[in-house]
Amino acid sequence: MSGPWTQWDHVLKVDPDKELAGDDTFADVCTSGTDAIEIGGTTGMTEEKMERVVGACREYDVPLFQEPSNPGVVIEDPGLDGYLIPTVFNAGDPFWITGAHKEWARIDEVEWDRTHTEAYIVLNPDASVATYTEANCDLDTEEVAAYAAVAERLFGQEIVYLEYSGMLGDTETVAAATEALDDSTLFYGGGIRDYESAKAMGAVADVVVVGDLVHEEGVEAVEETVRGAKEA
Ligand SMILES: CC(C)=CCC/C(C)=C/CC/C(C)=C/CC/C(C)=C/COP(=O)(O)OP(=O)(O)O
Ligand SMILES: O=P(O)(O)OC[C@@H](O)CO
Ligand SMILES: [Mg+2]
Repeated sequence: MSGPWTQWDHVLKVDPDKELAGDDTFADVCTSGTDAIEIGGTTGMTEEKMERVVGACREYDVPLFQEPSNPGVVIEDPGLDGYLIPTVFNAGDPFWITGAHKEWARIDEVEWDRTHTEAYIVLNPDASVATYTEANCDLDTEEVAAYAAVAERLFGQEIVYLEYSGMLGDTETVAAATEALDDSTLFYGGGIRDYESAKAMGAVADVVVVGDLVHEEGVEAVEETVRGAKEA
């Protein structure tokens, strides 16, 4: 279970449905110092929008992973380093646990060698990913840690992803999930806006994921979060 993410501290998630901020370019995004770029979002995804971001980033050294939110937007592009495929462990609708995956294997020739697993635990009930998947976000720290252990031990998930998209999460919960894991890598995402929040979450998670900040504030703000995650 070892992938390049075991060496990462910081991931930038670029949403193909959102614009870059100010005068930022994809060159700025790719040279921000982040360890990898994940391309994905919940709503408004199309193959064309995915292609646009991969096309703009492929000439840079930063690893590029697609994170599809449904089977219809997976693109085949040699510029990609691989696919990170979510499974939402606390989804209310089993489509987001195995149904979408079954459909994907049915309609596509999946490149299994380049496909990796991400066990999502969605914790902000107001995020679109929570409504989309009908997630049960009413979980205490022990339950989140138990989901993390199950994801690693019973389901062999390479990455466990605590998804607080849009809000800053609880550091004790994140720490408990990290402690529940031996081999899997704990990603934390949600509400990281500056050096301090990146450092605080970087201290309890293996990898911090920064999303909306790049679209709302821009690459300079993201660079502060890279510094925070690296110094944690
Ligand atoms: C099997 C395949 C190929 C796909 C299915 C994959 C699954 C289960 C997707 C479920 C939804 C999910 C976990 C999407 C990942 C991307 C994500 C969480 C983006 C951030 O979401 P928000 O911040 O809530 O959304 P917006 O920023 O788009 O509003
Ligand atoms: O947009 P933010 O709140 O930074 O969240 C990052 C990421 O976890 C979203 O999938
Ligand atoms: Mg978002």
